[in-house]
Amino acid sequence: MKYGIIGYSGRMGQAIEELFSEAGHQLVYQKDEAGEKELEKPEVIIDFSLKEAFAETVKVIEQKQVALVIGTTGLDQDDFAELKRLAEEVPVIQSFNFSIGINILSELINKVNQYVDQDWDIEISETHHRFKKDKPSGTAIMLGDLIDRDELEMHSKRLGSEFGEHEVDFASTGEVLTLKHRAYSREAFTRGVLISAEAALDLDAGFYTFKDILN
Ligand SMILES: NC(=O)C1=CN([C@@H]2O[C@H](COP(=O)(O)OP(=O)(O)OC[C@H]3O[C@@H](n4cnc5c(N)ncnc54)[C@H](O)[C@@H]3O)[C@@H](O)[C@H]2O)C=CC1
Ligand SMILES: O=C(O)C1=N[C@H](C(=O)O)C[C@H](O)C1
Repeated sequence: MKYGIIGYSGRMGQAIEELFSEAGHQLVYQKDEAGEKELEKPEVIIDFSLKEAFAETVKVIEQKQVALVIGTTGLDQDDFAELKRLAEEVPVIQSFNFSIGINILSELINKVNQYVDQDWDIEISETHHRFKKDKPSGTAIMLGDLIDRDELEMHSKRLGSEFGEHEVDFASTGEVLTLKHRAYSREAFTRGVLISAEAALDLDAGFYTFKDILN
């Protein structure tokens, strides 16, 4: 597969290039703050840049008309409307967390919702590396959206080189249930990105989440 990376020089961009190279795929397009370089038209573009780069990503996909796999967080409802507009023309696969484990955890939250009533306390905590620009994480926001509460306590830590830990605590006056996921390598995410990019080649235009690809 001939692919491109927007956010090429970043932590995720570099990790994606490493795994995709091992898988035998060819990097033909790259873009970051320093500029862009294209050897030939990619079949799919992967975006792990920043919220402030999103408008440029939209322009690139509009121009190249290729599939987009996007993991960039900090996106708002207007950004999602743009992704849905792009998805009228090309496949768009979006996830705030491409790890298998978080997708399992989100399924478990759906199960917990059936038993936990308003008498339970629910709090979400996330820990990431000191360089992460957005807070709380996109994953924490996504997990919170799965829980039927108007307001949820969110806690964020920015420590060292933590790759990403998420914990959801459900507590009544008699017990506590903790769901926790910890990434100890960016491979937790890049493997899901690889699955998604390879799947994108066979998809019709449309908007997909990583959960859609896994199912
Ligand atoms: N969905 C998921 O599974 C995961 C999502 N992420 C998200 O991916 C994003 C990137 O994370 P990191 O790689 O750690 O960040 P980073 O700060 O290491 O890299 C950001 C990249 O974006 C580039 N960039 C900035 N402005 C740009 C512009 N205007 N045009 C093109 N490129 C531009 C930078 O040059 C850099 O290459 C963040 O939003 C993070 O939350 C990170 C890990 C997993
Ligand atoms: O910035 C990161 O590193 C990560 N960001 C994503 C998020 O904001 O949820 C996903 C993962 O936790 C790593």
